[in-house]
Amino acid sequence: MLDRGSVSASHASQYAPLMPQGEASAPAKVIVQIAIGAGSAIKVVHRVAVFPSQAEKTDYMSDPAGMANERAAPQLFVWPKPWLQFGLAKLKLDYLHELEFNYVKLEMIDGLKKTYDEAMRRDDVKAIVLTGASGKFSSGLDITIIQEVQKTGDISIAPDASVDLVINRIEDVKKPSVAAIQGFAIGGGLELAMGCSARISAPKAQLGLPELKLGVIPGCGGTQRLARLVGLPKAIDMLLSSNLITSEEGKELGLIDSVVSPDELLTASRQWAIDIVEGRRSQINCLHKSDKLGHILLSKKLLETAREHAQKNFQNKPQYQACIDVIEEGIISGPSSGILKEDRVFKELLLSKTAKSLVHVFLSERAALKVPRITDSGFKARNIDRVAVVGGGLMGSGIASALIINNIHVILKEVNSEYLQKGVKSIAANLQGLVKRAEFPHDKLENALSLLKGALDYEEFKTVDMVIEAVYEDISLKQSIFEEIEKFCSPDCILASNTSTIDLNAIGERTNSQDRILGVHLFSPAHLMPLIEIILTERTSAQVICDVMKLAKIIRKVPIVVKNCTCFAANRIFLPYMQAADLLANLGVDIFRIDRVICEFGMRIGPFQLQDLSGYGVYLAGLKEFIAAYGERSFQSPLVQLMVDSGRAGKSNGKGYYLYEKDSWLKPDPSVLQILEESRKLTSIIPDGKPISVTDQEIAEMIFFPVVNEACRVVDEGIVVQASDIDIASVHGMKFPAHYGGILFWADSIGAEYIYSRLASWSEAYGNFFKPSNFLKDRATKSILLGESS
Ligand SMILES: C[C@H](O)CC(=O)SCCNC(=O)CCNC(=O)[C@H](O)C(C)(C)COP(=O)(O)OP(=O)(O)OC[C@H]1O[C@@H](n2cnc3c(N)ncnc32)[C@H](O)[C@@H]1OP(=O)(O)O
Repeated sequence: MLDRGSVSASHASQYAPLMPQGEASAPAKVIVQIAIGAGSAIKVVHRVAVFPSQAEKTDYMSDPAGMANERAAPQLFVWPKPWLQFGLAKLKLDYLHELEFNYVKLEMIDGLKKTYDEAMRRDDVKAIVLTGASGKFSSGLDITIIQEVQKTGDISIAPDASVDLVINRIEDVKKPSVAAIQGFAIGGGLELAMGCSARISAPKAQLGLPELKLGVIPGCGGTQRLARLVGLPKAIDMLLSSNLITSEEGKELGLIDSVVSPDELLTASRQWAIDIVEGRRSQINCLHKSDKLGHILLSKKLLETAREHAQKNFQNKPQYQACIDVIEEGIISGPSSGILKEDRVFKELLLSKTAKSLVHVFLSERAALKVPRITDSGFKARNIDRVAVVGGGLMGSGIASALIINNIHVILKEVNSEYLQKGVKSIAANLQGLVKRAEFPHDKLENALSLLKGALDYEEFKTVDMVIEAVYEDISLKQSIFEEIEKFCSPDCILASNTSTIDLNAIGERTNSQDRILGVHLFSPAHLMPLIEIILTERTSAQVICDVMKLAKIIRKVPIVVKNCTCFAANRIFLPYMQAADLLANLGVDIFRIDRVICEFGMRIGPFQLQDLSGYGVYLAGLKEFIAAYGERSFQSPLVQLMVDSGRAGKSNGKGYYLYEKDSWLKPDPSVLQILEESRKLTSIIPDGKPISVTDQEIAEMIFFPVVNEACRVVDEGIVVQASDIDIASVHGMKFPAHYGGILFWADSIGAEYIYSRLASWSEAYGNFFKPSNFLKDRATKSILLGESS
């Protein structure tokens, strides 16, 4: 039922005045719960309450005690008369109060539909206020429902809310709804709110439609309504970036009608609803608005530009072009057409490979936060407000930057004032870079830098909650630093190393602080890369792990908890990736072709360009540790060392595999071919002296299947808590394309049997580097997914 008759102020005048003037006392609050099921299986879908009077100010959204009482209230399908005399119903988006983020479960959609039907039937309800619970409006459709659709392939599980609920029950009816927003209105949550006649919000609520990040598009009218409220350019920006905005920005843009204090939220929303009913304000049907859309030719131009941008920046992500097409449909053929197309495309995309992968990444990131016997053991994470960073080089300055932009005080320790100044300069440059890219507000720059303090000794370490050592990978240097800081720091100060490869037991060997020593492995550049590996030894205390997980959240990083071993999880899979590229180069494959194939696969840059950017020293240091621990399955290439010996350092000295000329495109350096030939001579692995002949697909497989193989070993050895953690490590640590869902998720889409058979045949031809692990063999033989828990 898409036909609608818009309800305007003229309709509203037919309602009788709702608010008795000078009401003496408010009747007691009565909550009505709508439930499904029977007996102990009853699930509260949501509760409905009506308001006693305009003067009643209790906001039980932010009143947990009130909520506790509500839960004890009898479940009655009664709409109490004394309240209804004011003609308002309040519908609460609260599916089981325990769910903090009020994501929308299927039962809740059904419950909302039924309650709306009842509200429409009742003469004593004239308007509805839609609220969230416990300070949150809604973070959209429950993403596990999307996963369920993807696992079963049963699209009928997907909710039918766009027309059935938002249009037919909320927007296109005579009784207006007003959304009272607090905390979040994201995805389907914001779409529900946009179906309402008005949106009143508490300050600093976060609003947005990040569905594209999940591989789908908004499915409840978001592609149509957002542009009609905020204008097309901003809507395109919000949708394609998936960025959230605040309610204050929303007010500026026209998405939010009023921002009021949390205390006033319900009263103001209720008053807004009454004003509509009594004709003092218009009932707005957002789908009918076109004043913000501008001329159709301009819209077409904007959409064309967006299309070009998407083509360039979001390859292999069909949701971006699809979203632009759906917006365009609404603008050219009208919103009803747009809504129908959106519904169709949303459901098609739900089953796409990209959506399956991105949903897997979202849920895996959350799963990684749950560590058995640590996060569930009742420890209350302590605050980490002051951190000392030892070493102001590339890693140390990146880590310090990540901390100060998130309001954490940092003491940066260096060995002399020259190095210290260099470190401070790098930090300032990091922050300037963030400001330039609009990733950090300019007006907060000064404050962030004021949180940084330099030091040349350990004197001030006694005031810090945590130390992060970030010096170069030299075990005896690290051991002496830990020995030293133990003397200065308070006994409960956390002592962390940012080592990327070295055994943590060895680092802490000369201390008596093993229970508070752990690894905090960030990736370069640390203020930009999202992954943190939190590495525990057998003796690291659960309390310390909980504290650092809390810190990770505060500095907006994605943590995975891993067990101590050489190279941990992320570098265990990264180094075979680099070695595989070296191996192919030594087998005669053109290195620039390898880089091109890997970029076409979806990596941002190829392995040789990456070596140039990160510097050969970092790669060589990691390789040394890896080879020492896992030599039997390593490939030792002389190529990088030969590059160093020839005076090359990569981008930093302008001499690498590529030429780094000012104002010029990146060009391969032909003189590298000589060095390559020398390397090939030294390794002498080219069969019959003839470079191997491989297709592009084989190049990608020969580089990524060894990564899968090592990921299998990491899972098998219990280094990660669950297999999906290695997917997160690959996506956020080595930038494996998120649209493949991570290395093991991708491997499962290809099949363990195939990967095993390819590795087995390459290992016969080219040696142990490709030898399939027992875990891979076992899973391939038994046809068990690599990502499945054992
Ligand atoms: C039809 C529609 O167009 C389709 C949709 O609505 S698709 C959904 C669109 N919504 C989203 O993408 C929002 C997803 N959620 C988020 O981005 C973030 O959770 C948030 C910004 C709301 C809060 O972030 P943060 O404070 O860091 O908390 P975070 O750890 O992420 O989430 C807390 C819990 O809520 C869960 N959660 C939040 N939103 C969820 C959702 N929409 N579905 C399922 N779970 C959700 C998280 O999985 C996590 O669960 P856990 O504690 O069991 O691990």
